[in-house]
Amino acid sequence: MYPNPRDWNYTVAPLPGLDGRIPPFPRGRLLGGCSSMNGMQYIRGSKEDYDRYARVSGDPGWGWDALQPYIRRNEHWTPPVDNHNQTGQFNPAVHGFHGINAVSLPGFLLPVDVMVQQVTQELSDEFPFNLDYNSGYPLGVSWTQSTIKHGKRSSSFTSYLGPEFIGRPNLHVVLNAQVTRVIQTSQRPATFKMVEFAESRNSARYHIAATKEVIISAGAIETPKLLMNSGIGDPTVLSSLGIKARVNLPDVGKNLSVHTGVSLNYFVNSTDTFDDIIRNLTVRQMLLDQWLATDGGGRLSVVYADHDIFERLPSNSSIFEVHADPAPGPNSPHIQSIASNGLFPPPPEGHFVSVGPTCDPELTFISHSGGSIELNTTNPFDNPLINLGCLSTDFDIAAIREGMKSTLRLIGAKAWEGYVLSPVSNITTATTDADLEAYARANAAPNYHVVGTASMSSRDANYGVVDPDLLIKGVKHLRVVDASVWPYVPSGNTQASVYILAERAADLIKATWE
Ligand SMILES: Cc1cc2nc3c(=O)[nH]c(=O)nc-3n(C[C@H](O)[C@H](O)[C@H](O)COP(=O)(O)OP(=O)(O)OC[C@H]3O[C@@H](n4cnc5c(N)ncnc54)[C@H](O)[C@@H]3O)c2cc1C
Repeated sequence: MYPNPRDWNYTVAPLPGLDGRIPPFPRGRLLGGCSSMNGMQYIRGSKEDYDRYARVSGDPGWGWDALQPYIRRNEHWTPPVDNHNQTGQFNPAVHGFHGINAVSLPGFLLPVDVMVQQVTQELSDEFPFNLDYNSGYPLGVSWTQSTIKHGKRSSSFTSYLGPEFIGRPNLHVVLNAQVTRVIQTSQRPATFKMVEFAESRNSARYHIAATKEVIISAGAIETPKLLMNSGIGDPTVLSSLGIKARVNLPDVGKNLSVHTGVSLNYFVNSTDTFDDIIRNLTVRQMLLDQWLATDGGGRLSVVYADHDIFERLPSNSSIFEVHADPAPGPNSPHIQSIASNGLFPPPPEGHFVSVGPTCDPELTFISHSGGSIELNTTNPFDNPLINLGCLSTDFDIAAIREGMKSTLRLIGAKAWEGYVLSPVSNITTATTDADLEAYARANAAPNYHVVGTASMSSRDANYGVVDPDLLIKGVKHLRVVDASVWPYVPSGNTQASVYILAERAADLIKATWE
């Protein structure tokens, strides 16, 4: 659904790792941000992801166990729209039932679900069933959990700005307003307690002074841009652009990390796929009517797949002879796959299943060569230079190649016989590593899970952008609360981790001022 006025409509820099291609890169420009237009998968990542955040930040409060109250406070486990018996499809012991943000299991069975479940039995060594990937131990095949309430999106807008909150007298939501800078209000200690904003490029600038503090939650692309436009970043770079350097933090905009995914597509012996919904207006209208008549039921109540598959590269993979394992621990995946009940967007004819790995990128904290956000111009209404760095390291390539091989093993299971007819591409188990790599470079795309551009590090570290309280280093009263502060991308889609981050941040902020 892009380009559109509710999207930032970015054009990313050509990606050398993807044969110089420029893939689409949507980002929500509306209340709720990307949570108002994302794929709704609710995946926290592994226990080890958070324990690494605790280690890197020097604050045990960012560890998995310490974060449990915040995880629960965010989550409102909700029955699936078809009200089926959920026993054996999730583990209630690891969920929150009284939080704000709705999470549910799929409420409509897709044809591919039967095959995926059969694979967990037929190839149980490689693809074991895992009752709940949100237990902190995601490896295996689990039913997907989504931020969906009764067939409708639950976003940070519908939840945290829901009817019971939006009317609060101390909350003002200003629409059609873009923050252009945060303004320094005192030199020593450096303090930024004023925000400048405007409706559009040429409209009047407004200023608001904070009595306590300013919190930036502009996301992993716009937060570093905003900081740099405010004079917070690498002084040499800022000066070369004519921006007065006010705070020396060279890591602003560095350390960008994003998952990269590729799909292997197959013609199937069925017309019961998503393909017709996308290309046939009549089918779409019928399903929409059904969705309306059943208050959120039917095929439109689910996302593109009902299972997530998390795997590690085998420990004897040759990549580990030359490369340290970038995962935070032995219980964390390198690869995430889904079996999607159709192709997005589908070719004009045919019905498909699309299975493919997303790989966790290799990351070296702060010095990662992968991605970055840089200023293109000093006009805050211009988009920044977005270097995503997909498939830029040996590990990235090894992971996506092994992920494709795992997909070939999965789709080769007997469970798919009679359903999967033939591959759309010429990728088979006989394909060489070089050809798998070539296919990945020609077809992979970033998966939108961007983090790291205002990374958290320990208080005494001379790198990073925010301290463990999420305050900008060397600055008073300026905080960042969004995906940009995670120093490593979690091993799963990122929205749940941002909710968890924000829940704890709320307590850190209150503790500062109470
Ligand atoms: C297409 C897509 C699919 C995705 N699918 C999934 C998924 O299925 N599951 C999952 O877990 N994650 C998914 N994600 C990722 C997830 O949505 C993000 O990681 C998460 O929303 C990040 O939250 P955030 O608050 O850091 O930033 P954002 O969601 O980007 O929110 C930032 C907000 O700030 C606003 N903003 C930016 N700059 C300014 C400014 N200067 N002034 C005023 N406002 C500003 C933006 O418009 C936006 O509303 C997806 C993302 C995309 C784009």
